[in-house]
Amino acid sequence: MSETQKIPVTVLTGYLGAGKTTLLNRILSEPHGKKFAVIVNEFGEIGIDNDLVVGADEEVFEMNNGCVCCTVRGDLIRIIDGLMRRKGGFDGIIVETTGLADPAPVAQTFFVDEEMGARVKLDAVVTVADAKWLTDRLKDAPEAKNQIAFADVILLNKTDLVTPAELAEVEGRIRAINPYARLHRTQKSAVAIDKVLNQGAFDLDRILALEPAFLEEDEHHHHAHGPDCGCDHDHAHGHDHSHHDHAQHAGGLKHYHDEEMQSVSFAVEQPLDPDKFFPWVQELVAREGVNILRSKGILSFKDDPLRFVFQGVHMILDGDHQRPWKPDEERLSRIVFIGRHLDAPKLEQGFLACAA
Ligand SMILES: Nc1nc2c(ncn2[C@@H]2O[C@H](COP(=O)(O)OP(=O)(O)OP(=O)(O)O)[C@@H](O)[C@H]2O)c(=O)[nH]1
Repeated sequence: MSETQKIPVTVLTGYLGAGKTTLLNRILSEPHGKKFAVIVNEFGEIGIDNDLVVGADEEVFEMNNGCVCCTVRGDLIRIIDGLMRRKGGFDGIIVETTGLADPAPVAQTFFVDEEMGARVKLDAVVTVADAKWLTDRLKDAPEAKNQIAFADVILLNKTDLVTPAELAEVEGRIRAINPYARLHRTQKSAVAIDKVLNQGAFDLDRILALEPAFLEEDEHHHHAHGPDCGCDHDHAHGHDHSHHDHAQHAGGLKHYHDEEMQSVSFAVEQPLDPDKFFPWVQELVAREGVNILRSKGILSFKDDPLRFVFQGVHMILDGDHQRPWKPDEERLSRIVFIGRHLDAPKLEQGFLACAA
């Protein structure tokens, strides 16, 4: 297959809450007449991200949580393999990685795996950066730095939350790590789609300068595994990924470099009382927002026919009605917190107490 016939893959990365899903939704809702397959990689046990993507009923595939080099790469290869067998085809594939992922192993998949490389090509690594929080994350999260370093395109997002001086400062930090990427300042990830897709931008030479062993199997294992990765490394080789059932790494939080980072999630069947939920969650993030990096929920409120989607990044909360609950849909309220030093029982208790 010639290079031009290969299907372009866009890897969408960016730290927790930076605006990846916002960008994805923009891409999917624009009238471009193209057909994309979307692959999302969840962090947290309860599937929420999937539900936040518009058109989630159609072509969204979920990769599981876990060690990137084994589970995720296996999932990715399996999903793309499945996509290729379908009739109709796709104009492009968009892979949204979790905010905690190091993008290198995902990008490597398209070079290291021969079968993949024959049918798809990595078009660009697009990184969404949070203008408000990136500077802090560059200090404490190595993944955040790698996401910037590997980017071909960077959206410096949430410019509304910082002063012009802060914006210049964070842009300077980004440029110090990656002077090459095309950078766009954005609010709500608003950018012309042609600045993000079909960039033909993934620059292998530059990446090899950054990480000389990028194409070597041994190195990528070394690179992708955390020191305590419990994966059976042999499973990552070859194409027999049948062992990679989803249960294997369910909640595989120990695979992330930051041992303290955890995710807790709860679900409740009873409808919630908004007059209990909002004061609770607002007080919670005001108090614990430093430790709670990310919160997300899909909520069913009493006497409310619409699903309510709620999100937070540290102490900044945001929420809106999304769409009517479908008749056959279980009206389950789900919430996820990602962060450090989370008091799971207390969070659960607080959430359950919001029932109407
Ligand atoms: N103020 C402000 N908020 C934004 C902007 N862009 C996105 N947000 C909000 O930031 C929150 C996180 O956005 P998402 O698009 O879900 O972020 P994400 O990167 O997909 O998050 P994860 O999947 O958890 O890693 C949401 O509440 C958005 O509405 C922006 O430019 N300004």
